[in-house]
Amino acid sequence: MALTRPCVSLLYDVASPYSWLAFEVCDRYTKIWDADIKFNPFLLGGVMKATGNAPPGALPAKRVYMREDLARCAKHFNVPLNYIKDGKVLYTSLAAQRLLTAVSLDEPALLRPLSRALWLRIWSANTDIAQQESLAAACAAAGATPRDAAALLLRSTEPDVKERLRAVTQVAIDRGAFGAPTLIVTLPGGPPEGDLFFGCDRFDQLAAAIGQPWLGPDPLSNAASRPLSPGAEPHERQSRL
Ligand SMILES: N[C@@H](CCC(=O)N[C@@H](CS)C(=O)NCC(=O)O)C(=O)O
Repeated sequence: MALTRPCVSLLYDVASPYSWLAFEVCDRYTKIWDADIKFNPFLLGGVMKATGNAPPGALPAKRVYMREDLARCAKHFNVPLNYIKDGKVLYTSLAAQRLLTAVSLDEPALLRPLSRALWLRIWSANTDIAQQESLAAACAAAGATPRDAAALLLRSTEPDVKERLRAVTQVAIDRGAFGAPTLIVTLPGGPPEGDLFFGCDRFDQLAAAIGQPWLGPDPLSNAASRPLSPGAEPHERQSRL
């Protein structure tokens, strides 16, 4: 179907703190931009493997820089991000990304609150997101009943959910993704492959590309008066990139 307005597709993984920053910006700008903003969980590990890339933390100098950079970014973006201190926290996000994929298919209104709840666990409270109990706790924080959480966790292990996550990741790789966050911008009448942006630090250029205003990373809030909680308004089902 032909686009009637710009589309911004955010591809993210909750293992990635920079994805969290991009996610919050996209969430905030859904109320500002005349554009469709789509939230698509993908698997950063799969992207890294396919492209031969490695997480920035794998290089000691980058790891040191990242710690400083993320502390600055947390303030700049008004997101309560804390660098992971506890070596026991697992970065493995496969189960979490499968759960988010199941949610994107079956309970799309829960996608944003659950994504945020997972980031709050791993990148703010520095707690696990790999174990089933951790995922159930994130579902509860996002507002799911224990029964719904159990059903979604079960659903996340089904073949079509695994395949959907694999397929979304492959589309991103084919388009040129090498890390997260990846944003793909498509315009009415523009090429179907769109423009690819990497990182949470290109929103000024992205906004220019879609002809919409860039008002900084947190345009709506008085930073001091709005603590971040997982909740977000329901939104439309998202079925494609
Ligand atoms: N400058 C980017 C950095 C984003 C970044 O380092 N993302 C990591 C995952 S958290 C990644 O995928 N890096 C791949 C790379 O730098 O090649 C930003 O501010 O968002």
